Amino acid sequence: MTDAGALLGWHHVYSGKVRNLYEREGSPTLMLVVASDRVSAFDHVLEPGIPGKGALLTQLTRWWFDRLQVPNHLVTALDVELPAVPAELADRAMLVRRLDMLPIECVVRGYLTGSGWAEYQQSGTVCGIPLPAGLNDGDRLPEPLYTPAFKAPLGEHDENITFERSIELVGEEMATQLRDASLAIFAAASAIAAERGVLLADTKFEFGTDPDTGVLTLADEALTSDSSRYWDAALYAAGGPNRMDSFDKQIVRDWLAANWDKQGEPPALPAEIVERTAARYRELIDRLCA
Ligand SMILES: CCOC(=O)Cn1cc(-c2ncnc(N)c2C#N)cn1
Repeated sequence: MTDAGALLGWHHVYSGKVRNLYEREGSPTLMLVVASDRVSAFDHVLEPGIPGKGALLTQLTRWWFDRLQVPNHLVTALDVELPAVPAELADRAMLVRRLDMLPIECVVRGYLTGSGWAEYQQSGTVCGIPLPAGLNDGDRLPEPLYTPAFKAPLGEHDENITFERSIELVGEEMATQLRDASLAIFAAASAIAAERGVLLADTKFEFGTDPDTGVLTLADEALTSDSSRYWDAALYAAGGPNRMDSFDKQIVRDWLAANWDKQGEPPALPAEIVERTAARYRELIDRLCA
């Protein structure tokens, strides 16, 4: 059975770059998120996959769900009698409760980097929010910024929106709940990561509401190295060009930058790059979850 292939007892409903979503036949409240070993960079899914990545990121999101004091969509044996999940998928699959998903990507930025740095260089703002002058790439922000985006259809880029626009989309009470929950989770996760010598630079949350209770519930993946930037705190404090090397894809990004002109399809990753990237994914798990 391939990731996006038929899965006995499950109906495939969604394929992202690296994960697939299924709904349980005959059980409308149960869904299955299956993480693949695929890795994406520069908006391309790369070949080959990174061995163990799907299982490592599933382990990481489970670890965070267990630690964060917020309702999440993970289903455990305490909730329902768990239906069979094929053995070959078990370590990279999550049984989740179906939620009424909200169309907002809840991005929180603790540091100035990536697209935020690019905008800041042009306009001194991030997602339209003015920042102090004189900041440099990688600088810690005066306070974490909530910069929501409107979830785009598959394959398109999410659209950065203002908090006021998010109010128009989901109402003031829900928009406020999303912002406050995102900032609170970011603060809690940043403290937990920092205790382990890891900086959480930025992340993206998705939420839904429980169809029965209306309770705001953390969905999708949480604080994985696909949805977040993680840096080594000691390397960052030492400064220098590698202080913002991410814990996972930097090796891939650097190799692609040196071996691909961004035209057409990216080249296949050499075995050495695949092995080093797999080791970096493992290293983050060992640092955080040990
Ligand atoms: C492959 C993972 O899915 C997505 O990336 C986007 N997505 C999530 C849902 C969803 N829908 C209802 N309930 C849920 N618990 C979820 C979740 N997670 C739909 N699309």
